[in-house]
Amino acid sequence: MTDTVNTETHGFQAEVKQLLKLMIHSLYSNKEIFLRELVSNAADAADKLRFKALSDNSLYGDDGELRVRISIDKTARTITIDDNGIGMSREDVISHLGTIARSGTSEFFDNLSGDQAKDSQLIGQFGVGFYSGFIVSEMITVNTRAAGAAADQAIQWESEGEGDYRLTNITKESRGTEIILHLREGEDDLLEAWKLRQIVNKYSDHISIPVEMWKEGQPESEGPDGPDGEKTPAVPGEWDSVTRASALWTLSKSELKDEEYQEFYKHIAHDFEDPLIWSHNRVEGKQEYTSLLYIPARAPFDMWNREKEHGLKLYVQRVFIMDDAEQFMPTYLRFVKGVLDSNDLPLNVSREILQDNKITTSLRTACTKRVLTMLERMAKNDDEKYLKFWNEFGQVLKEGPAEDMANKEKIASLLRFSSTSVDGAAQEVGFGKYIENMQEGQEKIYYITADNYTSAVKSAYLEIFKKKGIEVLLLTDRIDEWLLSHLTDFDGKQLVSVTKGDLDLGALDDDDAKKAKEEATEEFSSLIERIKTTLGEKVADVRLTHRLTETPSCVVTNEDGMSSQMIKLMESAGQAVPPQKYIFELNPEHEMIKRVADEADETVFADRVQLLLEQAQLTERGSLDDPAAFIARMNRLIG
Ligand SMILES: Nc1ncnc2c1ncn2[C@@H]1O[C@H](COP(=O)(O)OP(=O)(O)OP(=O)(O)O)[C@@H](O)[C@H]1O
Repeated sequence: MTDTVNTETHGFQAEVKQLLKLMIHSLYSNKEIFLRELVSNAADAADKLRFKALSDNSLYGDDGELRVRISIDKTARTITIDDNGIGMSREDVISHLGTIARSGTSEFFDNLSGDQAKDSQLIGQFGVGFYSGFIVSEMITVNTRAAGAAADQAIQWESEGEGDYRLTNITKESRGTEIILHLREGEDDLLEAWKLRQIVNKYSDHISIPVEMWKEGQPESEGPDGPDGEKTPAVPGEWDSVTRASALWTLSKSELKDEEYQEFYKHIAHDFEDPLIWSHNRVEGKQEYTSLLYIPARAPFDMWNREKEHGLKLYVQRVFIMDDAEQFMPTYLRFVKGVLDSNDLPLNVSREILQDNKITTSLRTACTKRVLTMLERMAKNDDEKYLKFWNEFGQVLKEGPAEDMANKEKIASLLRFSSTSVDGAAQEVGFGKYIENMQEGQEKIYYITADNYTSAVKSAYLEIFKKKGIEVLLLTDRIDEWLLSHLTDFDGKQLVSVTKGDLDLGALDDDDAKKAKEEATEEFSSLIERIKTTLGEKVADVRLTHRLTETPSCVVTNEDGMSSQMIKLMESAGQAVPPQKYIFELNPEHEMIKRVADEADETVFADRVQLLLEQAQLTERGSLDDPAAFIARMNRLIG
């Protein structure tokens, strides 16, 4: 069959070489997954053929019963996985079995640590697919013929999984792909049919096409009546399906075990780990569809890429239509994996048709709701699991309120933050819990945004809140400012930054405090005027504050002004930000302020006031416009 004159040798893409080397070492302890991966590819190939045949039925030829067959040759020490799916052309083989055409591949490799346990986890997330065959094989031969191609247009790919692979034009009688694994020394246990059957049952029971193995026939034998009686006729050998061969989502929930859901997830998501949670629903009536939606346990390495392929595997009336149908999931739920099988969409549906389609919109609404409800339930019933989810995907979910106005409140209830009520940086407090813990008379939800947990929790702006025991949420993710520009209240309670505007604690201030404030306003009115004259245009306003207890002064922005955090984010993104004028606030209780008020020498007074302002700016922004002038002033006072 092989025409050696025709053989060409090609080098693997550098990343493939790296992946192969790492994979063989890191995944050996889990070696049997190779069969799941190859059977999974065969099932995908059947799905693709079914889809293509919708518009060209002749592609089936005389072989319309799609299946995958596994056979063993003990003498040759090979396992063969043979499918009659879509097959591959020469170009397909080169691009699929010699390269990794995925965005973020080089970043992925940069992230590997050399630590086997960690790396095997990462490789699992990356997905090894076909290449996992090399865990148990010293050589792999792939013979493949694309659907619609002639027998002599087939191609053979062969490699030892090291530097290169060979391509040869061959003749193949049947359509599809045959993968021959030449087992490594020591892998003989895989040559036992019962062992392979066990692996297939464990991992691939839910595959929609039958997985068949050869069942040996029985020769004619003596019947129950002895040598003179009637003989038991011979039974011919046959291909016997060893799986259920019905797509998992078509079965009813009561028929399915958790393990089956988990294995099916690994098939569709190309993940190695069990999912965190799933939701399986069949809807009948006006709209007819089945959805099976999973939340993975771990974020993929390239989750930050909003352009990354995502979405559900779409089927129409059980026929596979496309992978990554992103129209059914909003971008902020791009981590959700699953299957959607619609009875209402036409079989010839394309991405373009989906784009602008009423059925798509209502399916998207329904699927989004299902995911949010699933998350709500998890948050309510299983704190630990929910926090695991939050740590993996919380930052993506925070994109939600901006993207999905209709579900804003629901999404907001799922958000979790660090808080002054909890020790450490863990993000555990949601708005609901915050409201439960509110003080008598408290009407607002207070938060602070900062670069990191330490600067948030140590911020001077929290002083009065700590004194009064009022909880403040500590928002330290880059996305938080953006989130807050789309989320201004929750459950009728306004979200208020502790660094913005004139702090009005309303009913939380007692009468004594109010009286003290009024007295201070009177007492310090001439100081305020004097400072305003000294600072002039440098500040938007000067006023007294009661948000500080330990610190002499601070700067704040207007209610509707940009926070320093937002300015920093915009600047780091290279955007021009208009110069910001702060409101300068003084703590009338602080000794330093009292001393400044008593300073008669105008030059010393000016230096002190400017220093107080610069200190406050430094705390708020982490930088000063003119550090040299600041140091000169400090030195004048020290000297
Ligand atoms: N049996 C097969 N029949 C037809 N095409 C196949 C077959 N096996 C693999 N391929 C092609 O090779 C590609 C690469 O396969 P591989 O298993 O490495 O990755 P994958 O299935 O795309 O994803 P993952 O790496 O996440 O498993 C597939 O996407 C498919 O196009």
